[in-house]
Amino acid sequence: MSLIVEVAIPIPLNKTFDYLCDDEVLVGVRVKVPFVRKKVIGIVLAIRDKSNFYKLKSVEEVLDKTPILDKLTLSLLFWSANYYHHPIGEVISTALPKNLRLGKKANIKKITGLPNQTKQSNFKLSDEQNIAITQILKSNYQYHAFLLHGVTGSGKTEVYLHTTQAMLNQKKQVLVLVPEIGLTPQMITRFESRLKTRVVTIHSQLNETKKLDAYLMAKNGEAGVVIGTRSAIFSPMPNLGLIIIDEEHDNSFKQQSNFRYCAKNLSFIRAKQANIPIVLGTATPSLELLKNVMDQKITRITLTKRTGNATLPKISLIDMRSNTDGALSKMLIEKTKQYLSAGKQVMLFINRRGYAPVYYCTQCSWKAQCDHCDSTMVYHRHINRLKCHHCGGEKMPEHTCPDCFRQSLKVLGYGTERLEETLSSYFADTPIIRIDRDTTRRKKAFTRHLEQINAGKSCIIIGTQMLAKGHDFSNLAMVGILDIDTGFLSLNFRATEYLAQLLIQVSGRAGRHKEKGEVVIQTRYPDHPIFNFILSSHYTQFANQLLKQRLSAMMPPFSHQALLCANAKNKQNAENFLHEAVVLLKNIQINSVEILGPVINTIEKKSDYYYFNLYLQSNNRVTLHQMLSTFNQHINILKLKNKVRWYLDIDPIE
Ligand SMILES: Nc1ncnc2c1ncn2[C@@H]1O[C@H](COP(=O)(O)OP(=O)(O)OP(=O)(O)O)[C@@H](O)[C@H]1O
Ligand SMILES: [Zn+2]
Repeated sequence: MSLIVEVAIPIPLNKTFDYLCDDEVLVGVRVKVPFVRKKVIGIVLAIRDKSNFYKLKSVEEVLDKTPILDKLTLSLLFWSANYYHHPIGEVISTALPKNLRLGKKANIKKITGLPNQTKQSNFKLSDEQNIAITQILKSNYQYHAFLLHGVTGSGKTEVYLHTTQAMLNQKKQVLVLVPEIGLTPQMITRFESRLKTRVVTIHSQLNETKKLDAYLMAKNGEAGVVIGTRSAIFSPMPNLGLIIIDEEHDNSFKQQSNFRYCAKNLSFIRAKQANIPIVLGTATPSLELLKNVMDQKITRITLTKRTGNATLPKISLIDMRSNTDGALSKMLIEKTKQYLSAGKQVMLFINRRGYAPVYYCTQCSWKAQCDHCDSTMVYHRHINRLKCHHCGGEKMPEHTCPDCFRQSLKVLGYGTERLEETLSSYFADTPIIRIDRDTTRRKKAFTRHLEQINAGKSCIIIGTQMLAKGHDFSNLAMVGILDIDTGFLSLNFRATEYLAQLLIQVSGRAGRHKEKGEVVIQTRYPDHPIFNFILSSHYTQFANQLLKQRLSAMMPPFSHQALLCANAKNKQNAENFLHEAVVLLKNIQINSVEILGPVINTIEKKSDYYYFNLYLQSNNRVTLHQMLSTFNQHINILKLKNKVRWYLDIDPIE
């Protein structure tokens, strides 16, 4: 007799589908099934002998003998679908490597070798490091969350390595999440050189064969350590004993498209489900985590000093209000010269790629704008094109102003490319290593740049966001921070929190080893209160002040938010859809949820679509989610539903 299997299919519908199945089948295996006029690959979620539907179609092929997704991983995926109000089929599809989604065989092509030689560190652990390790291991292999709050260069990685070794001794696996691909090579090298175990990585730049291999080695327990970016949170690891999140404060743990999950939040759920400890490390804890420490949900462990004889760098400001010399003040150029002639490395941080952010007419008010987005176009010199950083659109720069027809077009402002040009005019004989998305597009380019820096020769490094955190360059003596003033103008209520984190992190790259480092920040807002804390490296005091402000305004982390975003080519449709949504939400009658909006997005138009936002906020997470579930069940009554694109973002950060 046929059984009935409930199958999750990767489609954007909150539904699963029943099929008949004649073959032997287990929960968690992949099946090929007919769906509409196609064959699709789905995952079996349940096996029953009855269905509420009749005229069921049959499973065409059972692809696996043993489950691809074990019980614990499935329960994490169910939890995620439920919490993020996202269809389970799409959630599962995010969690699987592409080759498994496509129905390829779940076989390992090439087992990575074990490291042949590991070496121990040549230094003694500090007392603070020892205390941290003991405290984490005292959790006795049960759920316990730790915030490892250590100043930049305090040796947090060493704490990760020792706790990981202790887990490996107990035959447990360890999952390490890092925010960016750029931080994986350094982390892998450190883990592989020290631990006698198979270390695999999972991130988006890996080719599909390697990704599948890593996934399967995690799944069958052959990999002792998995290091990866956010999607690695879903790696099946049967003997998982510890989760480590490095640079916890970083926003890249949140996915900003399709299934908008936050890997950091999910790691708490995963640790609870598996009943294991979780360690979140950073020099600049997020306000969310600090609040949890206050509520005694998380234990804070501190590393207050840099390792060895290193100390925190000296930080000073350069007032740019009277500066007329372009991006670099005389003082910064002078200091750069001094450090270079002493054989040191200097990093100049500027968070904008391209040559110049504005191309404009000096005679009238014309500016080069993207035809499809509400944004100015960035000039890229090496290709002589104007580029939109929102939609990727490109065009040739005009020669005469399209408005006043005069030949008076110029660039304004600085990006990494222009900074490189300016610097090479001052320092013709010094190597300049520019690291931004344009210079690291090719595979391995980033690794090569890092190797060049780590070789230690005197050079200038032009760094963007990609170099802001985590990197440990031993000969880097000075950091100059060029352009952070846009952070003061942002409308996002989290902007000052992010700015403080960025400043401390970037500063933290300087003077990590023998000699004291120096940091110089150029700004037109030298009187801003943030600098009282940054100059003295008092991040926690600043964060506490921000927490007080958030509490009095009842903003996150003291309340919970969800964002309903609608976008459409027809501006009115997008806005009106949200007005319909407000009526539906108000009918649900949950009083403790505040509805704010609809408001147009700060960037009104992207790729020809107009964006509107509706914010839901409540002190009570449960009622907020009840409201969203009910809303989702009735969404079909909204008349404009098929005229707009919309999504829900739970705990939005932008
Ligand atoms: N006990 C120790 N004695 C001497 N050096 C150490 C010790 N522990 C770690 N180190 C070294 O100190 C350097 C900084 O450590 P690490 O990169 O782990 O800092 P971190 O706390 O992660 O900093 P960040 O937050 O900036 O990433 C490394 O080169 C590491 O090898
Ligand atoms: Zn555009």
